[in-house]
Amino acid sequence: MITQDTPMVTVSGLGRTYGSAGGDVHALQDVSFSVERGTIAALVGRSGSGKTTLLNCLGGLDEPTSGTVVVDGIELTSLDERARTALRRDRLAFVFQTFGLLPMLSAAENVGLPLRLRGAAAKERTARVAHLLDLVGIGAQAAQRPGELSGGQQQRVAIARALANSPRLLIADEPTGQLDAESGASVMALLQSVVRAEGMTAIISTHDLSLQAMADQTIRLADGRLA
Ligand SMILES: Nc1ncnc2c1ncn2[C@@H]1O[C@H](COP(=O)(O)OP(=O)(O)OP(=O)(O)O)[C@@H](O)[C@H]1O
Repeated sequence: MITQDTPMVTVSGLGRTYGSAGGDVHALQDVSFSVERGTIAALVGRSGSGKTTLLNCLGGLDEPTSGTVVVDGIELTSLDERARTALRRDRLAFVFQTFGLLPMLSAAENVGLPLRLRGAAAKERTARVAHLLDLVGIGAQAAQRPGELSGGQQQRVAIARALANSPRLLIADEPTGQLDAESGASVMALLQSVVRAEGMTAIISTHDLSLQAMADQTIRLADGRLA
């Protein structure tokens, strides 16, 4: 039975090996940890230490070679692709370094896209989008396209979009990697405040020391292993 005490994420003995021309690459080896509900975990490690691979395995975007990943009481490795897609849509949200916004859509349309895909009524969509844009502080830029926004503003739109379907778990891969120090800090502060306000759980990979300071837990990887 899932209770408030069940961790949001439990990773056990996780391994991911990629075959490559130069031989096998052990991107992750025997990684185990858990993340409690309502907390923020910072994922840190040098370039190539396995952070993206780990986040992709957590989000069901990549399949582990060994071990298990349990998200919100559901073991991902036991699901078929269709069930994994449903889990991603209903419970998870992703934020990437490169924002991933659709260039031809306005900020508001980008944020409304997950609601549209879920079949939400137009009235509900409009209200939720306005709320989310205000929440991330870009209500005034609702009609602008990504190309007309700064990097920090684009990441705010991406965060608002990630929150659209009220996910349980937010997975962010270096969300401030493309931003200057000042906008990076403000995006991190925003992420922290929305995750706390919505009672979500977040796992955020970062090189940013200030995020590590504000996280409840730090998961440190070195050469694919927990350090
Ligand atoms: N699809 C793939 N095929 C082969 N090797 C891969 C693949 N994806 C990742 N790797 C290798 O796995 C290791 C871990 O990569 P990963 O991208 O997870 O690291 P990272 O910590 O996210 O790095 P960065 O901070 O630079 O993004 C690296 O050695 C990488 O070259």
